[in-house]
Amino acid sequence: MSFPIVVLISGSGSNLQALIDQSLQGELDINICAVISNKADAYGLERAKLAGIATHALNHKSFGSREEFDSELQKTIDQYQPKLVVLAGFMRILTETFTKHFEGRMLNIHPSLLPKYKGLNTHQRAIDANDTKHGVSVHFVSSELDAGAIILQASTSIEKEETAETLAVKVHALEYIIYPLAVKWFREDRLTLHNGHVILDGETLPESGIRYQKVLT
Ligand SMILES: Nc1nc2c(c(=O)[nH]1)N[C@@H](CN(C=O)c1ccc(C(=O)N[C@@H](CCC(=O)O)C(=O)O)cc1)CN2
Ligand SMILES: NCC(=O)N[C@@H]1O[C@H](COP(=O)([O-])[O-])[C@@H](O)[C@H]1O
Repeated sequence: MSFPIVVLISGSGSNLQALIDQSLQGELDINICAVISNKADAYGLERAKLAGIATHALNHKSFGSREEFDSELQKTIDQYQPKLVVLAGFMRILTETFTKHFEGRMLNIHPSLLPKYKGLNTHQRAIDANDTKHGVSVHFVSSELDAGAIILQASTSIEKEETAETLAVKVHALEYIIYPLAVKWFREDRLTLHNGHVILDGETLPESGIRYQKVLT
């Protein structure tokens, strides 16, 4: 049975590409119906076109307010009737009306070990704080920014000579593993959001979700 998803992007779309690749390789039984970007020049739109996926560019600057943009974005998404909306480097804060509409069926990937470093520029902030560990979180999207229930986290070290660029490469490598894994769990109906808590295989996860280890499949 088809499992329609819509992916929202703003930039390169390497996480989108990871989902496309796993779908094409038969490792992820999803149907990416559309890719929507708030930036017309997002390279992720080219990735989608190459994969034969419908694309939409909705320039947020063309709308009078965040609410008007979100309303158009919601209409665009709803035409595909997705079972899941995946934010993959989507760089707009979404309104409460929008997040409530997709509550429990919208995921985000955030480049930090939440609740540390919500918002932007997470790699540099972790380096500037002299952290020795950093990572990535996959979470359900809530109206409060980067505060939705956490599903999966994966971590990496911050070395002495680390830069935001070298750290981003390490974090990306983890993203391409855990995001498709979370989408796979949702597709297999193993993952749900209940009263603000993540339920996986009937068990309530801890606040920090599951820490990804190599053994998880
Ligand atoms: N209501 C929510 N909206 C969004 C969430 C969320 O959890 N709740 N996740 C973000 C993704 N994100 C971090 O993971 C994030 C995206 C964008 C921003 C931000 O400050 N955006 C600015 C514009 C920044 C820019 O254009 O470079 C803005 O929207 O004014 C912070 C965090 C997606 N939305
Ligand atoms: N706050 C959201 C955020 O910063 N998300 C981050 O944007 C990058 C998108 O890369 P991609 O476009 O190559 O997938 C990813 O590293 C993702 O964690």
